[in-house]
Amino acid sequence: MEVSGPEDDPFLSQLHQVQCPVCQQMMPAAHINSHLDRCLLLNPASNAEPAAGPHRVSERAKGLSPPSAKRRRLSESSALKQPATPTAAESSEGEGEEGDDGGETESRESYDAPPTPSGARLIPDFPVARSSSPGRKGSGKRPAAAAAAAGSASPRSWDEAEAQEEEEAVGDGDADADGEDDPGHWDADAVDAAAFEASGGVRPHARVLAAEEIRQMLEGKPLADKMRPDTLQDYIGQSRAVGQETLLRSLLETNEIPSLILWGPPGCGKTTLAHIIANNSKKHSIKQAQNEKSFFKRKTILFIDEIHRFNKSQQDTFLPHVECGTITLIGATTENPSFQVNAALLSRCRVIVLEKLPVEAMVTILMRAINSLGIHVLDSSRPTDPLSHSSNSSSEPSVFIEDKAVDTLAYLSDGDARAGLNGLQLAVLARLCSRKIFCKKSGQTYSPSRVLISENDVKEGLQKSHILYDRAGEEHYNCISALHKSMRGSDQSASLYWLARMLEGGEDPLYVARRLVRFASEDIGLADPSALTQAVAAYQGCHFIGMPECEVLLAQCVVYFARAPKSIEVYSAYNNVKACLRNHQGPLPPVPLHLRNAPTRLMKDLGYGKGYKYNPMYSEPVDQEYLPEELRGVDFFKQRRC
Ligand SMILES: Nc1ncnc2c1ncn2[C@@H]1O[C@H](COP(=O)(O)OP(=O)(O)OP(=O)(O)O)[C@@H](O)[C@H]1O
Repeated sequence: MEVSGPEDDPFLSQLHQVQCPVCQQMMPAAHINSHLDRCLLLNPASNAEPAAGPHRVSERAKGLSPPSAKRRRLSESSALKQPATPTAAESSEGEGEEGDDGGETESRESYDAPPTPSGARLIPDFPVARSSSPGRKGSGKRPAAAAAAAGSASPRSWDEAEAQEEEEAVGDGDADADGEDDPGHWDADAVDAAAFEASGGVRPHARVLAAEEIRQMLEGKPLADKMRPDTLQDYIGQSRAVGQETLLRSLLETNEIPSLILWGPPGCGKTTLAHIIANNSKKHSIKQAQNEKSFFKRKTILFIDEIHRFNKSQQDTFLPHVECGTITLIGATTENPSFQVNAALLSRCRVIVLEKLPVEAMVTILMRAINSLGIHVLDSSRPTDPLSHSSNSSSEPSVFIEDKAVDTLAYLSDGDARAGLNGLQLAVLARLCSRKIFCKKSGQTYSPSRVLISENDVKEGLQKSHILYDRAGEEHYNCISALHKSMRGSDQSASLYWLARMLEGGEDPLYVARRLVRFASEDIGLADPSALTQAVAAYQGCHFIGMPECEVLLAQCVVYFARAPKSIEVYSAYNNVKACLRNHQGPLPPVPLHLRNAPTRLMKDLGYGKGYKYNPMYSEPVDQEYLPEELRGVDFFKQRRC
């Protein structure tokens, strides 16, 4: 965490003279960073090597706390991207102006990002769309429509259409009867360019990119990382947390960033928001943070992703530094912070709840990526041949994606932008890598002149189980709770839904079965005592046969329970007894002597078992006390007595 070197000591820094690598001027070490910022602004041509001296940012950053893998990823992506704002561009250079208002943004420094030339295009191979409205334009279909259509047969793939065209070209000559009805088929000659433009068959794109270019862009880093926005303008959705009228937004605008815990499901943008905050703040490991604070009046933002993975004593180490304001902590977690974050730390942080991204936001995020990649979106309601209007002059094929594939991706991603973008990346890459077509008639393989990403491709690109259900996280508890409550409410459809959602998401069937055993006594109880037998049988059945066969056993039991009469009589009475015991003051009352067993003579002599009335010996009900003296007359089934 600590950084050693003359710059840590202000007196040594004053004595220690260094030379500016840009203008060669000598100066005290303490002034070099702020000098560099000014100097670099005045000498942009020299920007390429601003940090060659002993005080380069990356060297200083070596002393910082080791960034997690995610933090490294974050820095890499930010380093790759074009600076979104002048601030970001300036901050990539060095320490910035002296005082509060200037300076290296913390993200650049603590994420160990390599210095980049101001104004340089930082993603030469990845044209990120910077439009303020990256959403899909001109789409005639809402995602709901696409979802409804999701089950419908997808149009014949372009590859098939092309294979057929090829077959026709090799001499068959028969007209393709299917071609007229098949939305996947285009006859290039039959389409007039102007009519096509008007029809909007293919949504316009600034630059048509060829398959090979797109494939190269998609290789390497995950698409989600490449697409991570740098500014709040590009941060889609989450208006409740960071919308115009929110407190957090005002604090961010006034650069008053409190310590934060960002809580939300995977892929909803926690890391991204932290990255944007760090990027846009004028804030700058603990010793270094103290120096920054005392000498330069700059604060340090410490971003801890997955803060719930730190144990309580590890979290404790942040406390004093957050307390005295040396660091502004931003923690991100998918788990409920009330359980996973140290109470003391939590009380010093503001909790920001981020939500699953809605489908519309997902579509916008996906479209931003699709536009950046230069992929055309194909309006499936207008089956015209986009190829004839493509401005792609390369010999490589153009790449298209069905609009309903985008909608489906947005739906199935279940609010997780990372899953959506990675699904898109996989689908495109898989299609591009298998784009050679075999022509049955000619017996040859050839490359098609267009590649279409279909709805089926994106479905394959998604790993459904991961998306629908997070077995290890809070979703696990949320879903079992929803199942329990649906059965209690006798809603058999809802009960089945929650059961299926868990099982399809990969939940352990025995976990569900154990809950059913509990439900049988807790909620049905003596209203239908055979419920317990059913539950235990379902548990054993699951144990014997496992998934997927055991799902129907659980379904049967769940429906039985939803329909069964309910009684919490025993459950409540037992709770009353427990409360009585817990609330009892002083020593517990002794077991009445007449109820005690007397296996020895001594015990008999002491009065054990004396006066006990053995019930089978009586034909009438026996008048006998079974509770301790002081609880005489208590009915735990009627009310809690203690
Ligand atoms: N609100 C958003 N606007 C635009 N892009 C987003 C948004 N949220 C997420 N993304 C995209 O999804 C990717 C993953 O998001 P991020 O890493 O911020 O998720 P997270 O909530 O931190 O997830 P996890 O809990 O799994 O770490 C980002 O790189 C970005 O491309």
